[in-house]
Amino acid sequence: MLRRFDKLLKCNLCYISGIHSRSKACKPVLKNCKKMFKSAVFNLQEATPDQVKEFLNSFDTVLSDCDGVLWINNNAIPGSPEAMNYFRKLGKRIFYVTNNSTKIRSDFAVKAQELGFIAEPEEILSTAYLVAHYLKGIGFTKKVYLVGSNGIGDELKAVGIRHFGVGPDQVKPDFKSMSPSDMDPEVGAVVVGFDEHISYPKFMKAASYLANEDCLFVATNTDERFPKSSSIIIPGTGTLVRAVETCSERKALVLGKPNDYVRKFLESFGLDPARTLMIGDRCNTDIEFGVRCGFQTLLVMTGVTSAKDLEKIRNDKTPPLPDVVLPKLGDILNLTSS
Ligand SMILES: O=C(O)COP(=O)(O)O
Ligand SMILES: [Mg+2]
Repeated sequence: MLRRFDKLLKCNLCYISGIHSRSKACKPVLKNCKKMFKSAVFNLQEATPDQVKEFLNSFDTVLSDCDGVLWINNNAIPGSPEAMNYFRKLGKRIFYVTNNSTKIRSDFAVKAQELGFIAEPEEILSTAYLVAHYLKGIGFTKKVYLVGSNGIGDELKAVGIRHFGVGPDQVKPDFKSMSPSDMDPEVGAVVVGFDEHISYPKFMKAASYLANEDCLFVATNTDERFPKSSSIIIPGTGTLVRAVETCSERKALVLGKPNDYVRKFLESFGLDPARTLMIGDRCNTDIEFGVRCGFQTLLVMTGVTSAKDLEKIRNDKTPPLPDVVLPKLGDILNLTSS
C-alpha cells in the first residue's frame, strides 16, 4: 500500500503528466492536489508533521548541491549547516555534489567546516576531482591544456597528470602572431572548467589543440550562471564551455551534473536510488540529475531557480520538476520541531 506521502508525490507526478483528474490514486488526496495546481510541486511547508516525519524516514542518503543550497560565495545560507548536520545526526549518509571546479576536495571540506558543516574530503564530489578521476580511469598519459583553475590543476597533479594553462595567458602584443611553435605537441586533452582568466588567446589555443581529433575535449559543467547575492550576474562555466565548443566545432564530454559520469561514480557507493535524496537549487542540473538517477528530489529557492522559473518549467515541461520544494534548506528544521 502506498504511504500517504508517496501518494502525494504520485499525485504530483500525475498532475505533471496531465492525467491527474483521471487517476484513481489521486482521489484520496485531491485536497492536497489542489494546492499543487497552484505550485506544481509539493511544498514541504504544507505537509503535516506526520508527513514531514515520513519524508525524513524515506531516505538514507543525502546528496546536496553546494553553491546556492549550502552557501553563496563564502557565506553559509542561514540554517543550511544546521539542516545538513541534522540529517547526519539522523544517521543519513551525506555527499556534497558540486559542479564547482575551483577547489580540491580537501579545500572544499575546509570551506564547509569553516561555514559550520560537518564534512570530510571523501564526502565531497566536485568536478575538479571528477576530471582527474576520469582521465586517470582511461589511462591518460599525455599533457592537459587546462582552461581552468588550480582546483582542477591540483587534482590532476595528485593523480600524476601533467597540465598547463592556469592563470593569465602570456598575451603577445598581437594575438594574430600566435604560431604553431606556441603549441605543445604533447597535449592530448583540453579540459575546460571555471577560469576567471579566460581570454582570446586561450580560445585560440584550445581550438587549435582540438583541431586534432585525437585530442580529448572534457568539460566540468555547463551551468549558465552562479547563484547571485546582488544584481551582478556572474557567468558560469557553461559560458566558457560553449565558447570553446563553438570555436573548435566540437562537443565536450561534460562530466558534472546532470550527466552520467556522476551517477557512475556514485554507483561505487552502492546507493539505493529510491532511498536517496538529491537537494539542489537548479532544475536543469541538480533536479534533472536526481530524476535521471531515480532519486527523490528537493528544490530550495536560495540559488538559481526561482518561483517564476518553476512556473515556466511547469508550462514547458522541461527540465523536470522536483518532487518537493522548500524556500530554504534550513526550513526543514522548523517543520520537524513543530
Ligand atoms: O560551480 C557551479 O557552477 C555550480 O556549483 P554547484 O553545483 O555547487 O551549484
Ligand atoms: Mg547550485
